[in-house]
Amino acid sequence: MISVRDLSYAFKIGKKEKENVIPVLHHVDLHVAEGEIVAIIGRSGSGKSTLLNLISGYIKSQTGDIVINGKQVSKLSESKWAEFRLEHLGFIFQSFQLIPSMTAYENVELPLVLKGVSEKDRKDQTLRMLKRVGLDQYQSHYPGELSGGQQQRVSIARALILNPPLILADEPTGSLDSENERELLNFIKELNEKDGITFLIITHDHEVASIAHRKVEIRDGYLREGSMLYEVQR
Ligand SMILES: Nc1ncnc2c1ncn2[C@@H]1O[C@H](COP(=O)(O)OP(=O)(O)OP(=O)(O)O)[C@@H](O)[C@H]1O
Repeated sequence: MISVRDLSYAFKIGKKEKENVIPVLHHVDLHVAEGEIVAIIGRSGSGKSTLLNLISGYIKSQTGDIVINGKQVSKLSESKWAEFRLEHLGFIFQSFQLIPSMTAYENVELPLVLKGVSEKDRKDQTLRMLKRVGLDQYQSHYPGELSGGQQQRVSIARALILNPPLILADEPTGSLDSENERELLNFIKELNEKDGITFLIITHDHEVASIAHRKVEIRDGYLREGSMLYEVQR
């Protein structure tokens, strides 16, 4: 499902002549099989979000390969990446990333609009999805009129609306209380077990990591799984 090979990344900051290079990831290899839930753990600043941003194409590395669903994505242009994301990836963020000026309905409908789905089909699918996440009564509410748990459910509905086989989540329970967290984790497990959706989840939280089939840790820019260090000796 995801195959990352020999991926390194460094941020460059400052002006060209005085450029500072901050190495963040070193020769990362990560393989996520279809149907897995994999948690990425690691201290603050260890490079977890950077890895997810590379896998989602929001930042690009000059080195290494990323293959998702059999497609070599590392060298895609911006517009091809946008198409690829729409088709293959769903995203869930700690801060929900909903559009505040759009209702719950419009937020969930948006990917269908971007994909050019007809209005009638959009309506059927959006209402079905809002029902699935238990928010059919709240379709006209704006994000600011919903609780954190409800906002996260809208964002999940939006992530699921195009049936992506893979969901990337960055601290998905970070803004939720323990009851909403439990609910979300049960939903993730259900989506994984019943619908076969693969999840790659960044987390600090033991509860979240506990639903993962596998945990990988980023430490000092290297990816470790269990006690094994994936650093290639060069
Ligand atoms: N746009 C940027 N420009 C320069 N340096 C950056 C940038 N984004 C992140 N970094 C640096 O890269 C390193 C890794 O950051 P990253 O956000 O990937 O860590 P993280 O493990 O996700 O942290 P957290 O758990 O706190 O979210 C940090 O040292 C950070 O300061």
